[in-house]
Amino acid sequence: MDFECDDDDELLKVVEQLENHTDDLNVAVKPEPHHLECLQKNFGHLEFRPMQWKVIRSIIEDKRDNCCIMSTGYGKSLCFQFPPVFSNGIAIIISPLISLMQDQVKSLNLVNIKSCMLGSAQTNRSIENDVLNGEYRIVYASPEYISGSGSDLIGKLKDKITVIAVDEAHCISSWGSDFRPKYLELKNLRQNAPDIPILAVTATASDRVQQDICTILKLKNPQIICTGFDRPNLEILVRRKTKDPWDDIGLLLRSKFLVGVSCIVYCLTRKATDNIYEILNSRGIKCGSYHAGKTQHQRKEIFDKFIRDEINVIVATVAFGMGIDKSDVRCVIHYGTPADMDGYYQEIGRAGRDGVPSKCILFYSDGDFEMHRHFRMNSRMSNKEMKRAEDRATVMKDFIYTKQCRRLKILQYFDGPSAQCPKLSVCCDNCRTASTSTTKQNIDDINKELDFSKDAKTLIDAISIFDGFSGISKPIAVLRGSKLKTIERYHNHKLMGSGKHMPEQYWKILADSLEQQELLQRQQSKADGFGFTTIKVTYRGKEWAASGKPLKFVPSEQLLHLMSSERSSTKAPTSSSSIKPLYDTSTSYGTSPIERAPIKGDEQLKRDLIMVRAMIASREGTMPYKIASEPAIDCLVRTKPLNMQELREAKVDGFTEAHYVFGPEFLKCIQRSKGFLPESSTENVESKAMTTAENPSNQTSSTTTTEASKSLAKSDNGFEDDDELFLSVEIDCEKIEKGLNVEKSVPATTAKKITRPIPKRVKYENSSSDEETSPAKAQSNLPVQDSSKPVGIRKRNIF
Ligand SMILES: Nc1ncnc2c1ncn2[C@@H]1O[C@H](COP(=O)(O)OP(=O)(O)OP(=O)(O)O)[C@@H](O)[C@H]1O
Repeated sequence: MDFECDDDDELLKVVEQLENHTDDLNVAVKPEPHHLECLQKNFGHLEFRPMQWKVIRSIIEDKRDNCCIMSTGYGKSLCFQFPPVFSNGIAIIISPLISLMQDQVKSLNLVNIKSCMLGSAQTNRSIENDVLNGEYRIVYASPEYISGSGSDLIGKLKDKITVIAVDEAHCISSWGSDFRPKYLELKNLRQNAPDIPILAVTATASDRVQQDICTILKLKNPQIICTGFDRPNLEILVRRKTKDPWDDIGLLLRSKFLVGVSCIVYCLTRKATDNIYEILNSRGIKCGSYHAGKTQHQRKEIFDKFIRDEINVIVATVAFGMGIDKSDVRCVIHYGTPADMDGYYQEIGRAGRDGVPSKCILFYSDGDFEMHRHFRMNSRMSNKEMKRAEDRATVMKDFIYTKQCRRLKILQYFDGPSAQCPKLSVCCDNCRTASTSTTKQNIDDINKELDFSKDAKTLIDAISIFDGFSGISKPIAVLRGSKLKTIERYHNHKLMGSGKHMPEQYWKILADSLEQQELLQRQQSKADGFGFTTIKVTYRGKEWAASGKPLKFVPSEQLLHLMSSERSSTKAPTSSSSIKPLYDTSTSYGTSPIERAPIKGDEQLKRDLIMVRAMIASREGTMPYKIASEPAIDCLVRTKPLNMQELREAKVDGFTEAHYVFGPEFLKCIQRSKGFLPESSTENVESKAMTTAENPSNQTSSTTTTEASKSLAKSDNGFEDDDELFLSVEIDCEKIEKGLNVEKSVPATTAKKITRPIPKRVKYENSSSDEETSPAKAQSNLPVQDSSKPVGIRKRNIF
């Protein structure tokens, strides 16, 4: 094709057209059967997600660079794991987190994709030699290794490498929230690999970060992919805290949605984390507490218990962050408002990564914003950074107090004002309320200018009394007519009690708005070594107050919220207010997962399969959802395969060739539920015993965990300690934290053992199951193995 161009603009247009043309081709060209066969055999998926295929095709066919922003849980890993498996090549994957790399390597080896990890403290040269000899399909490496002792690896392997992937690529940009200086050294990657496709992947990157990624990694004509930021399976709910955390979180965790499933509770500080942990634990909710104040060993232990489903709830600060590779977290609770939307989005992103509907519930109080403000004021931010942090806090405030769709707010934050609400049937608390309710008035108020002249003048006059020598509390105390001793001398002032009609919080937020309009100004001062904030009326403020001009502006959503609550003379919503409860406590199964009554039919089968999964996972030293995800378990419950052929026909999502080795154990459980095998309450103990006998290093699950924790704690793979990765961003503001109510001495509930009747003989007809099985089918579906032999006795070699 020939193109003639008069000028640069023309040329750019042509290039753009060509690129679009290539992009269209990528979408239009569907995967061929041999691609899908490889996908199913090695990764257990029936099809590619659209953007996955677009990226994969451009790597394996066009050898093109890619910069991908894929929302959490979209399936980034497949984009860099599929190409080397399909092409019989090697992928080098650079990742910032050792624990995450360890998990990935373990899971890949489990499905017979040979993988390893290389770090800067690598002492074992034999792994490097094996890599050079092409023994590994996927090689994970730390940025330190790739830019240091391993910098010649890529050059030596050159022809064999299918793709170099930079995971969590946003860490390369100082504009990102997780900047890692070591990532900057990846700027030399291109030089060592001029012709190998580079794939940069991340879940969050603003335009600026995206630009940094492409520039620093020197990507050549990269295909930019963005899947959008929406997570349609997440329901977003916001609630005001009550006085008692148990009423908020405890009851929620005992609701029917959340009993027995994985939940993360995020708190703002370490002290709050420990308090909430105490409250939940003392009332029988098995949980762990995780924050940067714990030793690395303690953190690893809790982390392992959580990912192995030995505890369902983890109470944590933001230190429990990047690299949580657990796809079946069903609920993320925030007990306190996060500092900004980026953090909030990342944290809720840990829910429902397997696509199953999950909940994100944020409990806030007005004090949260004060706490963040105090933290900012006492930090060492430059003026520019401070302004940015304040802007981010305003976004978060608006998100909390909005009456609009919360999903839309999140999308607008990331995608800009033109973002559209996807109008999902399950969306957020505001959409729930709007579909039934009475808040139309408030929604109509949004974006309307309101007249604040009177209240603004009153507030400015009250602040003027103190002449810049006090914070905001004293002027507000005057307006509210407080009898505080500290304002005793103003008790007879004409302004005393003149602002009684509005709550304290209203005046504070009004002060924020006036500050934004530069009518007021806050300043940081220090006396006797203590920092404090004072507020004064600016020159502009004085001018306006003297002018008698009106002051109209569009109120922030928080201000609007306070005004409308006052207008309707109702309190701000609490969980005991007229708003429908978030969860149905009446149908809770009791006080803890183990106290639940046995459930008949499918739900019982699901529970049994989950138990089998846990045993296999413990034996294999991996996470239960890597053996079978929740959708996979649901598929088994739905299809109830009775033999290997039916199991294959069920096309269970995520079941690779290697997973079928576990098939008999799942089949046996299904056969038993249908009455083809006797039920045995002792099977768990037996199979655990067998597992231990088979492999003495696999003790009980808790021992396995402890061993795993120990080995991780001493960085057994020769890696540097990854402590700083966990410690980086936690807010340490215990001093300013208000104490939480800790309930003490509540007896822990005792576990009740669930027993089920044990039939005497194997039964092939008249199944007690609710699903009918014809005698013919029963004959053809004889048990796959001798039921007298305990599960787990076979010798297997999956590697
Ligand atoms: N093509 C597919 N079909 C079905 N499931 C898929 C497909 N690709 C990936 N998945 C599943 O989606 C889930 C998330 O995948 P993955 O861990 O790669 O996501 P991610 O984008 O890396 O998420 P995060 O940002 O949290 O790391 C996994 O359970 C994975 O098995």
